[in-house]
Amino acid sequence: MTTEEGALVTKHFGDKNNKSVTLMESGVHNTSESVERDTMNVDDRRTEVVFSDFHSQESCLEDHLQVYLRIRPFTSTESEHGESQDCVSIEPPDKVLLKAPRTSLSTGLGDKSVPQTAQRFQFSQVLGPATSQREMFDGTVRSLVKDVLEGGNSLVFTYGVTNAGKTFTFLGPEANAGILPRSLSVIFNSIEGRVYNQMTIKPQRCREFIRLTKDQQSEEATSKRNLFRLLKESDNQKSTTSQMSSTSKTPLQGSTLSDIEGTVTEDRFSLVVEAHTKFSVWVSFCEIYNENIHDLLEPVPNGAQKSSTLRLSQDVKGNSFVKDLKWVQVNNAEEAYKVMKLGKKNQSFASTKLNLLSSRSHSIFSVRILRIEDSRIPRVNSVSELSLCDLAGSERCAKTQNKGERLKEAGNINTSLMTLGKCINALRQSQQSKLPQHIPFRESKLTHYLQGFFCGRGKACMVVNINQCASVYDETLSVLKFSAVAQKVVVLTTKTVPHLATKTSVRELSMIIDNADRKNLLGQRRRSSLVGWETSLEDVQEDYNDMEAESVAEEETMQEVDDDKFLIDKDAYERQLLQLKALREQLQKERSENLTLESRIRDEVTKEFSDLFSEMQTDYKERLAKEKEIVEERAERRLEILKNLVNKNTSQEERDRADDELDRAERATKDSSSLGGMFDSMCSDLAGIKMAAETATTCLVVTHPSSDTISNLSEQLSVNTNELENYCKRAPQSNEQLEEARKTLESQELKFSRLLEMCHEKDEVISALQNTVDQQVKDTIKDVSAFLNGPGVVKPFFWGGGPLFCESKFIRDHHPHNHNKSSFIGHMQMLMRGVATCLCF
Ligand SMILES: Nc1ncnc2c1ncn2[C@@H]1O[C@H](COP(=O)(O)OP(=O)(O)OP(=O)(O)O)[C@@H](O)[C@H]1O
Repeated sequence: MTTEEGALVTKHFGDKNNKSVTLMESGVHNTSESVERDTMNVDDRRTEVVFSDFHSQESCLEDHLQVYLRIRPFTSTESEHGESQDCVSIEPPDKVLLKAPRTSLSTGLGDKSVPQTAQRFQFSQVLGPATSQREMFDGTVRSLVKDVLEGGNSLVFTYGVTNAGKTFTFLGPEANAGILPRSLSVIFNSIEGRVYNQMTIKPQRCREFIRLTKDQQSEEATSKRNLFRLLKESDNQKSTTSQMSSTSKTPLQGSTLSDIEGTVTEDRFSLVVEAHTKFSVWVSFCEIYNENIHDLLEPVPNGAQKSSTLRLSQDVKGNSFVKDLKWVQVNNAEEAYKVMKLGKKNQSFASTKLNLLSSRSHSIFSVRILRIEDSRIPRVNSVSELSLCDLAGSERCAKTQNKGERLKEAGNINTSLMTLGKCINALRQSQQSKLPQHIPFRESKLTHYLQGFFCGRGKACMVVNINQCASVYDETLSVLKFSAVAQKVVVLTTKTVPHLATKTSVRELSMIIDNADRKNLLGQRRRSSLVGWETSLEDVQEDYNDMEAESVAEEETMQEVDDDKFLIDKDAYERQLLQLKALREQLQKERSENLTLESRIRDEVTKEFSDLFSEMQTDYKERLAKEKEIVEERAERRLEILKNLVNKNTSQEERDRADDELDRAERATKDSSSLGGMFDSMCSDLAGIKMAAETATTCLVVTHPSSDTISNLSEQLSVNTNELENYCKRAPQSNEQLEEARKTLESQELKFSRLLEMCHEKDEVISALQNTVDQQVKDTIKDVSAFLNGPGVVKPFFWGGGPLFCESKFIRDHHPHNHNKSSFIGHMQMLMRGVATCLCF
């Protein structure tokens, strides 16, 4: 143990057995915990902490996502433009009241009489505009850094609209460092003198590591040198081109970590470590720009704007990591800071209407700490990670008035932040409901990357930044609403719990390791209940074999140490019992979750099968329809054949009948809609046809006369012959009668001819009389005409069959046909003809 370690102050957290769990700390910053100062025996400490943090004491804890609110002060320009309208009021220590601005359209412009609407939000802690960077760090991230140094994993990410102060909080300007440089500073201060500066072991994937060969080590060293050379060159270039424009100047330009206020060497954690424990620190820096991941530590190829795109991958435990990301081993805070600066140079910043130096991408700076037992064969006790994400701010494009590339960037930023919101919401709902829900982590690179931290990889903390400007009230309101939801999200954390163990045997250790593995497995299962729906897509499932082999080797080494002792004291036994109980509970919980999951899967399978069955049904229907067509076709052909056969064997009449039958059969066949009906109809029709054919055959047979018919006809013939003979016998009598009749006929003919002659004579007389009468009629007509045309002459005149004398005027007036002259004449003519006829007879 070094003198420095001996000088450290110890802090005791009493447990129920009054055996203290010991942590060592500088005691400078932690005010909340009661600190009992004491010194401690070096040997005791050594035995206590041998395997305390990596294998044995991991426990799954559930904790709410820590959400801190930071409100930035107004800039002078904002104050001048009347942005200050008391929109934000802090209610210490953890509440904030957001009031709608009076000048907002909704509340009426400048109307002081209208009361302001206000909403209250609660956070883990609210940090006002006067909060210094140091206070910010101490109140939020510092404890997470400590967790990482103790073997845990932690995520810190900033969230807020553009120009809200995220980058200020994250990185900070010169002389006022943000959380990232402060974290680096605290880490290296805390592990001072214990930095493992060889490059023999390198972190890999998420929680794994690899041992580097000599060649690989020299490659690493070269790569690191090149990186620092690049930074030096670019710094030199900048100093020669002297003053840069303010828009292109990144934060912390040109400073060194030691220049920065607050990163004082006193700011450190006192870690309880074994004498040979060392820390190997590796850092990486990447950005998610337009939904592509770029390594900010990779030199950008000539002519290109960005380094090549990297992919997100997943290890077998479901933790996401960036594949092929460059990890640089750093030996002190200055080196880490240089790496950070180089990455910042490559990050996408641009000037927008709302922020002169706006981050156009989400940047992720990661620190991995390998706790190494630096013995003959160095052994890794833990791999922990601190991930610091500075998210780009959401933007209202109408306000930023972005165009082209800026607009595209803004679109991608907003989309990924929206997905983050969706995930947080889904996580919250999933945790409230009994059924596990789909969390859309894969919808954006950012959420995919953060997935592990939300599902049990470590602690997570969100720093929400807002500005108090009235013009961004709406945006601020939605950020605060999102934060309120995020606060309720429970994060499953694998926490290292230090414990007392006077003597820990290998057997106990192996049991503890087994327990830890089981817990990991359970934690993993729990995680998979959240993310199980997502293991697909483009991601690479990493080969885990090599890591497993390494673990086995580690275990074997341990067993070599001490295999014959088997000591379990009472405390350890009780602890084991407690662990067992906890595990049982966990198991039951998992079982019930599994049951729910199973029922859900069953439902899904049922649905899938019913879909499949309905598909099969449709398929069979189609096939049946086709079969029906084929059968119909065949039936038609058979009918045709039958028809031809019948035609050949029947008379015309029978053919017609058969035709009719066939027609009917055809019609019936066509009309039958179902297959069964068609068959029935065909059978009955065939029976009909058969009958018709039989009838036709019968008829054909009947057309040939049978012996009965012939005998009938003979009888008929004999009857007729008898009748004929009788007629012959009566023939002479008939002849005589005929002779008499002929004579009578001749006399009659004679009489007739004489009568005929008389008739001729009479005809001649009649025609002579006729002529005379006609003449007389003509004359009379003439007279009558003359009379009618003459005035008041009285002439003898025939009226009603007797001679009458009357005045022509009277006749004209009273005769029924006197209405016109022609009808009167016609009437007279008729009378004359009647007279003539009478004369004839
Ligand atoms: N706490 C603070 N004290 C003083 N000035 C601050 C503070 N926070 C932010 N600022 C100033 O406000 C401006 C915007 O801050 P910053 O660039 O950090 O915003 P942002 O949220 O990162 O924006 P974007 O999302 O566009 O990158 C900067 O000029 C910064 O110096």
